[in-house]
Amino acid sequence: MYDNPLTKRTAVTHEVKISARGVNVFYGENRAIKDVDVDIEDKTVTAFIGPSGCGKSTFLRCLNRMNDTIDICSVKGLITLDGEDIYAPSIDPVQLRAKVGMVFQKPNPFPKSIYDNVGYGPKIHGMAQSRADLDEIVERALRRAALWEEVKDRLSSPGTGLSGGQQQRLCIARAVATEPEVLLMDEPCSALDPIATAQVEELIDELREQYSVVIVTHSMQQAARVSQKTAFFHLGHLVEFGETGQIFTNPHDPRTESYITGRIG
Ligand SMILES: Nc1ncnc2c1ncn2[C@@H]1O[C@H](COP(=O)(O)OP(=O)(O)OP(=O)(O)O)[C@@H](O)[C@H]1O
Repeated sequence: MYDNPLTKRTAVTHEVKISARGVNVFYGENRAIKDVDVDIEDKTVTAFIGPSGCGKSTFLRCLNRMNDTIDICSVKGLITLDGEDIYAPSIDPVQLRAKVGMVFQKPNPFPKSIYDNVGYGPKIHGMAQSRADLDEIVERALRRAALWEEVKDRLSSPGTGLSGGQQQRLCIARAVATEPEVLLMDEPCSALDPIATAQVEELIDELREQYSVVIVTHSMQQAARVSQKTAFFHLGHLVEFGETGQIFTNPHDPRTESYITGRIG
């Protein structure tokens, strides 16, 4: 149905990075996520797909406690990062979010220079002892986000002056600058044109060499192109999770099949 040469090339099992067991998420009385169990692997791109409102973003936000910022939202169950409960009282959500970085749908650079957009996180997390250290961190992050060559001569210009695709790569540079272990991406290409989308997708494929990447996408073609594992959500349930190639060519659940063939969604 969807051809994915990446999947065929890399059907390899990596260590589990994030594990969820019996996760339920409530907005007030409304249960948006229902008894989700999943293991997300290191050095793998995992795509979350499913119809609008099925809970993809809600579940993604559980993985770095972003739902803590929504008053009516409560998360039940167990989520671990490298075996450690991320909701334990000893965990500082700010430190957690440096380890589990996030890139949003709409590029959201700070109203600061390109340099400061990337350098701010490492600075507040005490990762640089000197300006030279920070320069190095900023350059490395911009290179990793495939943006360095385009911005190296204008690091003091505002980040908001870049094109949409460049802004999104700047946000990726900002997220990788704090040396995260996991990168969460909530529809990172939905505001981008096809060329910028292709650049970001290529970047996602490179990032997986180092990180565990989880991407929410509305585009099944994108999921097939960039991911090795796919999770299909429907009405708050994780209906099916497996190798991307299997999900798209041989889904086991009729609801998955209906979705990928366009009958629901
Ligand atoms: N801040 C919120 N307050 C109350 N309910 C919410 C909130 N955010 C999401 N919901 C509800 O939770 C359910 C899941 O929404 P969520 O945004 O996670 O789905 P989604 O699959 O990411 O959707 P989409 O693809 O449209 O972005 C929906 O019923 C939605 O209305």
